[in-house]
Amino acid sequence: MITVEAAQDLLFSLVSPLEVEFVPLANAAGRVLAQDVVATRNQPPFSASSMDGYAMKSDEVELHAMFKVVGEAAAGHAFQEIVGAGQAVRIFTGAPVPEGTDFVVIQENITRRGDLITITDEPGTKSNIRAAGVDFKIGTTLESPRQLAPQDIALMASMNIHQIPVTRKPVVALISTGDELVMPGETPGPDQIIASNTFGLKAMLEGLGAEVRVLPIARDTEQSLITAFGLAKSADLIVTIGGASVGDHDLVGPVAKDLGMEQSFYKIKMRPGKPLMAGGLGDSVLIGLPGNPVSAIVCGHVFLAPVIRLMLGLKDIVPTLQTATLTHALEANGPRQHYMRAHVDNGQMTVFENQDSSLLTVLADANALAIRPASDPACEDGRRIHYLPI
Ligand SMILES: Nc1nc2c(c(=O)[nH]1)N[C@H]1C(S)=C(S)[C@@H](COP(=O)(O)OP(=O)(O)OC[C@H]3O[C@@H](n4cnc5c(N)ncnc54)[C@H](O)[C@@H]3O)O[C@H]1N2
Ligand code: MOO
Repeated sequence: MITVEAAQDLLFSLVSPLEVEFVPLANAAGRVLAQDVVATRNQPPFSASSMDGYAMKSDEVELHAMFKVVGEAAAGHAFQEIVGAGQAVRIFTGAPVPEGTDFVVIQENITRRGDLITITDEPGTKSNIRAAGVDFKIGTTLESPRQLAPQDIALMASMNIHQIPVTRKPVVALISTGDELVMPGETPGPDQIIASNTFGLKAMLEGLGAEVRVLPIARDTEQSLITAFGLAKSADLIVTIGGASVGDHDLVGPVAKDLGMEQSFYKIKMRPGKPLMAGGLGDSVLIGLPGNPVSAIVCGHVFLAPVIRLMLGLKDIVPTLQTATLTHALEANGPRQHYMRAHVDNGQMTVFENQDSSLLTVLADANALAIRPASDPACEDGRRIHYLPI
């Protein structure tokens, strides 16, 4: 058995970032920017007023000074003439600042009679003008790679970039295996259960930016698995769930090998997740997850999520671990690195009593996987423990 880190390295070496495609700006949220985008305009393209008021020359601005209003500048409607001495222009937020002016006195500080205005309150020293290009200039770059947040979309819109280079979405085929499984909504027989982790993994993968195809459940026969692998052929990543262990009905490994899988590893020093398997299968990467629901989802966090990030061309694919203080003692760990379901609140960690890998209720209560190194001795409360937030 190899360590989690060794398994991650072997797995990541099978994966490369996918190719670039262009999508309309309106569909780019959440996608990964694959190439830097560069502004070809300045924002604002002109000096603009940041307030509603009157534009004038700064060296004429003082309490009680009077001006003649010679015109108006509104957003989208510049004042076209040059403003002379003793003159002011009525101006609104977002309007270009007229030539000959460099100061806007807000209207609250002005008294107006007809075309005459007087500064009747202290105007202060702030010009209330946004310089041309203060937000971004021609050449300003939004750097890749980055998962595009709403504010990135707004920035690219402002730059007038409307076709966005993004990494193609990884296509993931999810194959659940087992005669005992039915889909949610179906009526299970007395010896059947509902395929659950399949849908937890689908949610996780879609949240990461993958396109997920849930294939029909493969039954515990070679033929059924061969059919499922056939349906999965065009996927970038094929994920099987279950049938990975050593029982007579655990057929994923042997069938995948018959179909040409070049196995990178099988079995790792991880709890839960021991029977994890990975390899190359045709043009796809195959990851065989253990069937126990918690095992599959924990392996999803530790292996699938980084693989998707790598395919998307992101950096820092393995999340940085955090630390919290244990609120109680813990027994010594066994020979496998243990990802224990735990809850962290305000830096204080409680590790749940029952760590059976079938318990989705316990996993649903957890917001952290406390990581115990292999053969970690018993520890007292107050110890700092690494964890992976989930
Ligand atoms: N003799 C040994 N037995 C087992 C070992 C071992 O080393 N020696 N390892 C155990 C460990 S650890 C794990 S983990 C499991 C993994 O088994 P499989 O990957 O072969 O999974 P299955 O047997 O198919 O299923 C296990 C369990 O999970 C349920 N399951 C499967 N798929 C789903 C699904 N999509 N949704 C919900 N539940 C699912 C299945 O019904 C079983 O209850 O092997 C141990 N055995
Ligand atoms: O490794 Mo199994 O995944 O402990 O339950």
